[in-house]
Amino acid sequence: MSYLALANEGVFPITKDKDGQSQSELPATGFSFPGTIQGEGKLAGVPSLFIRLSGCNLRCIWSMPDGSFCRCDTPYASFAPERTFSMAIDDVVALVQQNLGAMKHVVITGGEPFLQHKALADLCLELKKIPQLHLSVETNGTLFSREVAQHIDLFSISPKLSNSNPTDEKITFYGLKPSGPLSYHAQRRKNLPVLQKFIDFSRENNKDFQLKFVIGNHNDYLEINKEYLSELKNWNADDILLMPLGATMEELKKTSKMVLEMAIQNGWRYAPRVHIELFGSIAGV
Ligand SMILES: Nc1nc2[nH]cc(C(=O)O)c2c(=O)[nH]1
Ligand code: SF4
Ligand SMILES: [Mg+2]
Repeated sequence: MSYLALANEGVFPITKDKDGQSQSELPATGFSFPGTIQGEGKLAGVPSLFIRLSGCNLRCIWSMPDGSFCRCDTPYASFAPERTFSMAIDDVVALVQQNLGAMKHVVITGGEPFLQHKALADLCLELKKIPQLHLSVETNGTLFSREVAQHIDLFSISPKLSNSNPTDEKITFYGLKPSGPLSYHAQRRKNLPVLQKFIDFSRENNKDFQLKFVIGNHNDYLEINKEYLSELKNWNADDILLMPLGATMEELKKTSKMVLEMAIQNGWRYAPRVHIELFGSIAGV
């Protein structure tokens, strides 16, 4: 049996264990029932369960328009693995089944889920046996696996722009050591052949995808056009989403208006972060 490395919240938000017994604590949503809404992208607002996998091959640290820095919003699944645990695929599937209720959407996120492509393919195969289940994966778009992709309905791809590079100044600010993924981030973050594979696979197999760019800089639209869209084929304008940079409402307030203007002026979609508006910046919602 294969195992997956999960991060922190694992399968969330849930109220039952894998045997269907009620858990003693309420989920982070504060609700007495399982589930939340997809907070990001084309399916924002859709009732969903999430599975958070551990580990990432990137290390994003962005600059905000005011010059402050903003780190990955799930450091416990990337920078500083926290409360990582391994779980058998059957147990992950059982947790989903016990908590799915009337929901039809499961979102696999991370970290970078494709790092565990072998076990992930097994998980997706089992999950798709649940009748009418819709499966999304949140990915940074640097790794592709056909074995995983065949089971996915929506690829939520978030390519990272140069503003995410963990420069020396940012590394020093956070007191980090410039080794491992921190030193590879700049070379790894942009992988056009992988992005084109996701797009082509979606088109050939009747799946959906979105390119969800995190925006913290007035000039980001230039980079999106020049470095990405002019190099990629077979995308439509409504597959291109701009999401404001920020992990808290306070940070989102600093970027939202600029991102809204950029979206309208380029004919791309504006993608709010609904779960942060509704629940605040806490894990497990
Ligand atoms: N509600 C909710 N929506 C989300 N969409 C993407 C998420 C993520 O962390 O990848 C996320 C999340 O953590 N919660
Ligand atoms: S790609 Fe996503 S999970 Fe990985 S460091 Fe960047 S924001 Fe965090
Ligand atoms: Mg996230």
